[in-house]
This record gives sequence, structure tokens and C-alpha cells, in this order.
Amino acid sequence: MSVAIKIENVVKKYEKTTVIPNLSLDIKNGEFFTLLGPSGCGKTTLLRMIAGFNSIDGGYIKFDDEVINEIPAYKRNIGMVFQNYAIFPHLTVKENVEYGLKLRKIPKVESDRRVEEMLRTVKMYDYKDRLPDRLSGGQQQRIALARAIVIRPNVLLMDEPLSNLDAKLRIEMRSVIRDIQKEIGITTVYVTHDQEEALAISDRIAVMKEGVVQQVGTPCQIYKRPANTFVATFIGSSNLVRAKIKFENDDKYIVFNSEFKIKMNNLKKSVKDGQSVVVSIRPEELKISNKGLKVKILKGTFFGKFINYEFRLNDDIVFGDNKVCEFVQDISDVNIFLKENDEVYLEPDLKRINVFDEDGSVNLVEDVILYE
Ligand SMILES: Nc1ncnc2c1ncn2[C@@H]1O[C@H](COP(=O)(O)OP(=O)(O)OP(=O)(O)O)[C@@H](O)[C@H]1O
Repeated sequence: MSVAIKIENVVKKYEKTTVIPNLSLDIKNGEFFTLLGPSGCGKTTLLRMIAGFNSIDGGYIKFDDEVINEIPAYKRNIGMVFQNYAIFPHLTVKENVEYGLKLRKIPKVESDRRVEEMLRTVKMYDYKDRLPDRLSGGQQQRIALARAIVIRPNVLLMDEPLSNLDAKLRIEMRSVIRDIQKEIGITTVYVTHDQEEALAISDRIAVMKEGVVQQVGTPCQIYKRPANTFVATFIGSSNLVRAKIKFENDDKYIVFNSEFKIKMNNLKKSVKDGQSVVVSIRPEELKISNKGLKVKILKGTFFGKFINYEFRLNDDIVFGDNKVCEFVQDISDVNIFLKENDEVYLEPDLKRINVFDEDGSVNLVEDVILYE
């Protein structure tokens, strides 16, 4: 029976080092939930705490309303899929998948029925008598997935299951995993550091940094309304530009420089006249115009559907250390290709940009639209 997972004020220390200071998350029953963040941010540590392989040094983890902190791993009824497949090399495909059912002493008729059904679900029935060394990486991962799910676990935990596959197979397996998860409706916690994979596969994502959750939301919410500049640059790319707020009559403006300001009335009430801010503009949120930020082109790269241009802004208005900025131009809008040293004005799409406080930690845009 699939369950909801509640993580309440969880703490994890390795000897004297605290890797998770105080983390809370609510994962809904049947949800595909992804933990996303850079290497070392504590994703695997948290997943292993849910599985029961790591002890919990504070707080609670609950399956539905039951606290599982002290329940040993083998009694939690977890299905797990790892990066390195971890299937048994000396057992056939069928034997690998039925392994967990044998441990649970499921009668042979029922076990055979479930194994066949599962092998058909992952499209590996025709390979049932093969040994793993005669399977491709993608096929081995399908077997690992089948083996994890066939026991009908409470939750399915996956730790970077696609990282050993080549790029094309990764994209194909993404959709296989997604389809199977939706078909059987099992609560799934998925760990990755690949933001594109997280956006493509998840119902919701928790973005983590140094053991702290930065934002929880649907892929669309996180992409369109990042909570801070870390999320804005970790998920997709963002140009970060310093500016100031100016109140004029009843309107609020973002002032980039003496030549260019934009009216922006969906800012939170807490913003103040004269306040310094950081504006986050994604490459697709800039277009060539007769007004805007004046920039000099460094280079353009042709991608077929679009052209990606790099440009540089004055050091004093760039936030953070990413000095090279980008904008993309849809190929259908292109009349002339820009060259190195060409100067253009770029105008941001004020309905889509994000505005943060001076240190980039709070989004100051009032949400008028909820991106569900
Ligand atoms: N057994 C351990 N003993 C001591 N420190 C550990 C141990 N396991 C992990 N750590 C540390 O805890 C922090 C979080 O590690 P964790 O493996 O959870 O990160 P991660 O986000 O999964 O990273 P990656 O994407 O590289 O797997 C890291 O700083 C790591 O060095």
C-alpha cells in the first residue's frame, strides 16, 4: 500500500559535522517527488534515512501517521533502485525479479503471475531467461526497477538511477520510469543533480543546498518563480542584474541605469523606494528592441530552432560571478545574424522576469498567477 511521507524537523550529523540541520517535507501519497541539488547537498543522505540505512539524529520521519525512525530497513517495505543497478549477475532476469518475492515466501503461482506481469510492464518478458551480462545498461535498469516494484512496496526510492546511461537512453528511460510510476501510482522519491531530468519527470521538486530546502514546487512553479537566486541559476540559466526600485506617483519602477527603467506593479508591498534589488532574466525573456539594456555581442551559437547569443554587461551591474550573460532568439524572428561587437538594446519581458532583494535571497514578485 502506497503511503504519504512526512519528514518533520529532521537532523543528520556525521560525527561532528551537521549535513542536514533541520529539514521538513510533506510528500503526498502517489506523488513523484524529486530531491534536486548540487553534489554533496545531502540528497542521498535524506533518501537513505527514509530507507532506514542511515540513522536519524533529530526529528521524525512518518509513513502516513506512523513514526518509522526506529523501524529497521527490512521492515519498512521499501523498493530501491540505485545508480549501479545492483542486480545479481548469477541470476537470470526472471530470478532477479522474483528474488524479493521468494524472501517474502509468496506462493509460487502468485509469484509467477506477478513476475510475468512486471516483466511485461517493463517490456522485458522476452528476456526472462537471460543473464544480466547479456543485457544493455537500460535493460538492466528496467530489471532493477521491476525487482523494486514487484514486492508492492510502500514507497519507491531511486538514487540517480539514470546516471550510468548515455544521453539518449536517459531520456528514453525517464519516460519509461514516469509512465510505470503513474500506472502503479506508487509514492516515489527520486534523487538527481540533473535539473533537466528533474523538470521532466517530477510532480514536485525540492531544491536543496547544503542540507537546506530552498524551494518546493511543481517544475513550472520552480522555473517561473524561483525562490532565490540560487534556484534561479541552478534550474535553467538566468542573467542576474543589479537595479534599484523607484516609486513615481502611484507606480513602481525597476531602474537599471539612467537610460532604462521599466514599470512593474506586481511587486510585494514590502518593497521600498530606493531599495537595491537583483533582477533575474532568463535568456528567453530578453528581446532585441529600440530601448533597454545596451549590450555588446560576444558571440552567437546556432542551434537550429534558435540562436544563443552571449554578451557582457558592466561589471558593476552584474550580480554574482557569472559575467557572461545570454539571450536566445527564436529562428523564426531572425532577419539578420548578429556579429561579434555588434551593439543592441535588449528589453526584458516584464511579465516573466523575477526580482530579488539585494542579496538574492527573497523573491519580491507578488504572485498574480499560480503556476500549477
Ligand atoms: N558516511 C559518511 N560519513 C561522513 N560524511 C558523509 C558520509 N556520507 C556523506 N557524507 C557527507 O555528507 C554530505 C552530504 O552527502 P550526500 O551523499 O548526502 O550528498 P548528495 O547530495 O547525495 O551528493 P551526490 O550528488 O554527490 O551524491 C557531504 O558533504 C558528504 O561528504
